[in-house]
Amino acid sequence: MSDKLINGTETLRYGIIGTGAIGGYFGGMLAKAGKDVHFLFRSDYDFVKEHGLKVDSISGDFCLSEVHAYNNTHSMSKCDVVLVCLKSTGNKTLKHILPPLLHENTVVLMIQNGLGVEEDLQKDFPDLHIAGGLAFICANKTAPGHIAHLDFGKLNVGSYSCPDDSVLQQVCSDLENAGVEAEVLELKNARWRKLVWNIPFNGMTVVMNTTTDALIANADMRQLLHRMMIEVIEAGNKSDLAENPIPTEYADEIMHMTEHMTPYSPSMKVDFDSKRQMEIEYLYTRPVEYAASCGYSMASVAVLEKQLKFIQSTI
Ligand SMILES: NC(=O)C1=CN([C@@H]2O[C@H](COP(=O)(O)OP(=O)(O)OC[C@H]3O[C@@H](n4cnc5c(N)ncnc54)[C@H](OP(=O)(O)O)[C@@H]3O)[C@@H](O)[C@H]2O)C=CC1
Ligand SMILES: CC(C)(CO)C(=O)C(=O)O
Repeated sequence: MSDKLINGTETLRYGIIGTGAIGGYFGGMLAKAGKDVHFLFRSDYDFVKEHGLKVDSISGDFCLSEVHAYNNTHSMSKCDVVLVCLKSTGNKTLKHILPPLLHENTVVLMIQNGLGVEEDLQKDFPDLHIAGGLAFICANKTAPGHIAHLDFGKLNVGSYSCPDDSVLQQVCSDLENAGVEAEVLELKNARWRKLVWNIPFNGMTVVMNTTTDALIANADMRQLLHRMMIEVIEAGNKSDLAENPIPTEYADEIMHMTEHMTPYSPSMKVDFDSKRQMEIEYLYTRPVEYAASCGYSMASVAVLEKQLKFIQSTI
């Protein structure tokens, strides 16, 4: 693989596009472990240049005082692996952000929740090697250059249009060496499984204006959350996962995991509280539309989608 890499060694050069909760944590862990990591910042650029990047983590706090920080990709070098860690509401900007970072074999890893982000990026970059990443983590950006890692921390990755898994295997090995659990999985299955958590909890914490622990403690809410989980599982199985279906018991597993998780405001609730755009398109609209095109109606999820769209129109 070395001849494909930027610097002709087995060392991957990483570009982090969007250094918030996800980019700051996973990029920060890689940089702390001595990997070659280059971070794109927006509002935090000046602060991080002066003060560095701080991560308060359940597995140990750290501060990176020397960060390869940039405020535009034209000043960055080409990268072997680009971790896209923007909110998917900003994906239209990738058309302009990515080109300076790309060489022939660059892998762009979309670490975002939802369905369809790789498909849309491929339309703008037909020859690009694209992969997806699903982050099982509770993290927030709490202040400029300051990330709080509250729970979990695994990254699942899977190929969308990479010629093989070799670069993804090396990414996982770099992450594991950096203290992050990581695994290469089949992407469609991993994306639908992640939606089993995100669809009920992201939207319901916004609509009910609450946190995960309060929802799960209420019998009516719990029943509704469970119904949506089953709907997501059935939608995935009907549309994409016939050969490797998600068992319905996965809903109980996810409910159990959430019971033992720190009380949490998902990133969509944080966006709502901060009056920012919510990731409704890829988290709700695409799965509902896609399932419908395969003959399955996500009836209760479609109601939640409409509620979220209404709420978005009022903020
Ligand atoms: N937070 C979490 O625990 C989890 C998040 N996810 C998913 O991961 C993805 C990323 O979420 P998260 O990290 O929470 O989001 P954040 O909002 O914390 O981070 C996104 C970052 O991207 C930056 N950004 C946006 N546009 C640009 C731009 N044009 N140029 C440079 N930087 C830019 C923002 O800058 P600025 O700081 O200036 O706003 C921000 O720092 C989402 O799809 C989310 O659903 C998945 C699992 C868990
Ligand atoms: C399910 C959870 C909270 C932790 O795995 C998460 O990954 C998310 O907020 O998207």
